[in-house]
Amino acid sequence: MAQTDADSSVKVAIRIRPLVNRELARGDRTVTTVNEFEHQLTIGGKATFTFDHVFDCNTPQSSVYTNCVNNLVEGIFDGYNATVLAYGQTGSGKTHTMGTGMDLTGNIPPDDLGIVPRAVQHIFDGIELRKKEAQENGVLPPTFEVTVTFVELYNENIFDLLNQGKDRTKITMYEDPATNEIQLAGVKNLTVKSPEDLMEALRSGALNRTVGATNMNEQSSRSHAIFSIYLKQQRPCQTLDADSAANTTVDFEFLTAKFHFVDLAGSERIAKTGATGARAKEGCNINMAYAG
Ligand SMILES: Nc1ncnc2c1ncn2[C@@H]1O[C@H](COP(=O)(O)OP(=O)(O)OP(=O)(O)O)[C@@H](O)[C@H]1O
Repeated sequence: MAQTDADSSVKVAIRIRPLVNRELARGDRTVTTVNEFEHQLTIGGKATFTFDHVFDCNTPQSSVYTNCVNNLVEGIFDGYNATVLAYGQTGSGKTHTMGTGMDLTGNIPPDDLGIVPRAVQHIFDGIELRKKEAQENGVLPPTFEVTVTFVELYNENIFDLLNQGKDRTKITMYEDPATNEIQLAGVKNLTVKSPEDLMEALRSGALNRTVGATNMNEQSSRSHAIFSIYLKQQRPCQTLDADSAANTTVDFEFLTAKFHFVDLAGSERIAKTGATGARAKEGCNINMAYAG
């Protein structure tokens, strides 16, 4: 558990989830105490750790979003990339917090929406806001293109969750020598026009994820899932002409930014989950990805 650094571009938030029914039935009890003001978590009344944010089991989904993700989404409109990843053992609440565990109907009460659905709405609200502001100021509106990819890393293979034919599409990863960027060859890059389109991509991809039951979670994600939203923006910017300060030229600037949402599979010890056979092999590969 790392100490926090105010200037670091990596922020660590810890969230304690409430006990679930089977834990209550077993007589388990919460042994952590949270000091939200000091951003500290104490375990068993002894060891205390400090993080950038600490949320107790009563913290609503909206507070997690406002404190940890809101500014990152605002940043993509200025071309800053961001990644939010959920890390923890199986059943600790990663999928709940990320909001990527879509049920078949997708009917989730608004208060229960996790980070990804909130970010999706925020991005499209942000696009509308910027267009409206331009209109009100009588300037050319910016234009936007939103695309999405959704892949899972399962047993050391990458699969495209948005492109599921009869055989699951396997993706290869390489580093583009021209840009030094990591590329996924053959991945489906879906253009989306509305929050509904983007949520549909999340929903259909989430349903294709590899899940299995372990002792610690009935619906355990056995893969690392990476949902990526790409925002391309063309916005007018006025530059002063060199010869006359009174004259301005309207130019355009292009900004691109990507936002990765990563729902990691549980980082648990195999013995604790009761995993055998395929589940145990998954566990080895899941943990290898953490180490890699
Ligand atoms: N903050 C929370 N408030 C209420 N319930 C929660 C919260 N966090 C998690 N839960 C519940 O705890 C259970 C396990 O959570 P979840 O499936 O999100 O865990 P996970 O870390 O994604 O597990 P895995 O790695 O096995 O996929 C679920 O029933 C979920 O609804």
